[in-house]
Amino acid sequence: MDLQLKEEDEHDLGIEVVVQDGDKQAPCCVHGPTLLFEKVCIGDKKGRRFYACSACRDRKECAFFQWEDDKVSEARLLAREEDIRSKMPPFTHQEYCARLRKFLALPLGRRFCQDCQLLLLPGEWESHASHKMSHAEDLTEARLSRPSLLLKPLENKKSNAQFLFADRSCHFLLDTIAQQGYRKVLCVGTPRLHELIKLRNQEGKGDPMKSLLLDIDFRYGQFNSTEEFCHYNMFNHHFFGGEAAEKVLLSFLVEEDGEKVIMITDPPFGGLTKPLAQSFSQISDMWRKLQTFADSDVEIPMVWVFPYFFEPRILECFPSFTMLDYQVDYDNHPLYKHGKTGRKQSPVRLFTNLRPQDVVLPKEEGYRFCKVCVRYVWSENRHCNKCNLCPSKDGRQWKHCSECQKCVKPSWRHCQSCGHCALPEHPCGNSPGLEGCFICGSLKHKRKNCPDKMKQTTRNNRPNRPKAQGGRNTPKQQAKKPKRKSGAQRRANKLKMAAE
Ligand SMILES: C[S@@+](CC[C@H](N)C(=O)[O-])C[C@H]1O[C@@H](n2cnc3c(N)ncnc32)[C@H](O)[C@@H]1O
Ligand SMILES: [Zn+2]
Ligand SMILES: [Zn+2]
Ligand SMILES: [Zn+2]
Ligand SMILES: [Zn+2]
Ligand SMILES: [Zn+2]
Ligand SMILES: [Zn+2]
Repeated sequence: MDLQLKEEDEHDLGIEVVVQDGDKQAPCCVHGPTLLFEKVCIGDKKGRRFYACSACRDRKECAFFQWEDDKVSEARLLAREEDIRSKMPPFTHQEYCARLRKFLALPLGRRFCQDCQLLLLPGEWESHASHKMSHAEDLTEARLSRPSLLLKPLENKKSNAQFLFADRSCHFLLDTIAQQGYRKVLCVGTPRLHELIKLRNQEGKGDPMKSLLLDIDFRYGQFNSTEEFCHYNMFNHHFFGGEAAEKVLLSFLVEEDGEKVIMITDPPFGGLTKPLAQSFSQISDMWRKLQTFADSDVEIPMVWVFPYFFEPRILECFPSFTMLDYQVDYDNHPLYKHGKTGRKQSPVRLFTNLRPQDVVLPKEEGYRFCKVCVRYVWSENRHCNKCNLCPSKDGRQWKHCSECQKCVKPSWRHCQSCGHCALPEHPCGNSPGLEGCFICGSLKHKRKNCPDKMKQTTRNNRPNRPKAQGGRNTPKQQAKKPKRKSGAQRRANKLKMAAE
């Protein structure tokens, strides 16, 4: 089974994020302004709304919760502020930079505490004596220029599985950007690409490039100057360093002497597409305002790395984007790394507003140019003369169904009673099942086809989520979840479908 993450996850969850109109101030957690969510209830047109953390999918990581209509007491506000203060990183970015200078000047004995993920100064050795330590031989200049190899990838599955690019995907991205003449790379959640750019400069390969990393992982502040890194939350466009940090981004976005800017982002896959797109649009607006001749709808050149089944969601937010066939490989992903035994197909793709024909996908990895589609495609993605396109999304060879008049996944069969193609063992007859519609309760249709859903235009649908990364629940004590199939039952169904 190579594709474990499934698009069938759509409509699975009862919580949706509400795109805020106007500038109503959301309360803040330690991760900046929270997002407004709505619990969808059966038979209930308007579910109750609540604020929860923008960055953390798991309440164990950030427990912030507030009903929209809650009156919050002064005492609770103070306690909240205190909580935020107590969870701040141990050092400011400036302090980290001063520490790094001292660290590099140490005559003898460099130490890095693996438990605290901190470069230590001699006066601190004693208080970390019982911790696991890396010593001088592991902390050479070369090693320190690859912090993504030194730091332990964050592994909290739900919000921040920190999957790092495999070398060949990272080099492919960098070569593509360089070849297209970009000289400034805004790395949003791509620490490994950022460090590769810095290395390339150090080695004097090609024209120098600038890179600015925006990431929520503050540990990277230890290895980067204030011009190279901002502590940033991409789900609410929040700069933890305040206005000064925002100015760093602003001045980075200025294109002087023909230094073209491009933004590359690889958000956590459990992330909500709409808030991400909102933040990226804000970055794009900042960039556009700095352009002297730009018209009002020109966007910052961007590559958004995300699984293929998010395509409809991303295109909804960025209609000018194209999904490319390139399969992104990761070093530390258990399923999608390129192993010795051959490549497991990765579901992760590039979504971009660059011209698809300009992104040359490597022939030696099995990509070819389709003259009709005017883009590079995966070898198994055969051009269909009836659809007049290369139809495959998941890397398998799709086949044309003359009744549906489109290409479908190889495992699907045309079902006469449903009137369209589906898996052979699909629940037949388009029956809404015993539970009926999740929005209005009707037994005549599923939530997907609910007429009420169409009316709710301000509401963002929950994006498809990889099952392993789960979903957000309202706190058990505070909100009763609508009755659904058991998690185990749903997971079993999905895994079954994923295997097809
Ligand atoms: C899937 S990893 C991508 C790493 C990338 N493939 C690389 O090798 O450079 C997601 C990255 O986004 C960062 N991240 C996670 N949540 C974030 C948030 N709310 N705001 C900003 N960055 C975030 C993580 O720290 C991590 O670096
Ligand atoms: Zn939070
Ligand atoms: Zn320690
Ligand atoms: Zn084609
Ligand atoms: Zn076709
Ligand atoms: Zn069919
Ligand atoms: Zn059927």
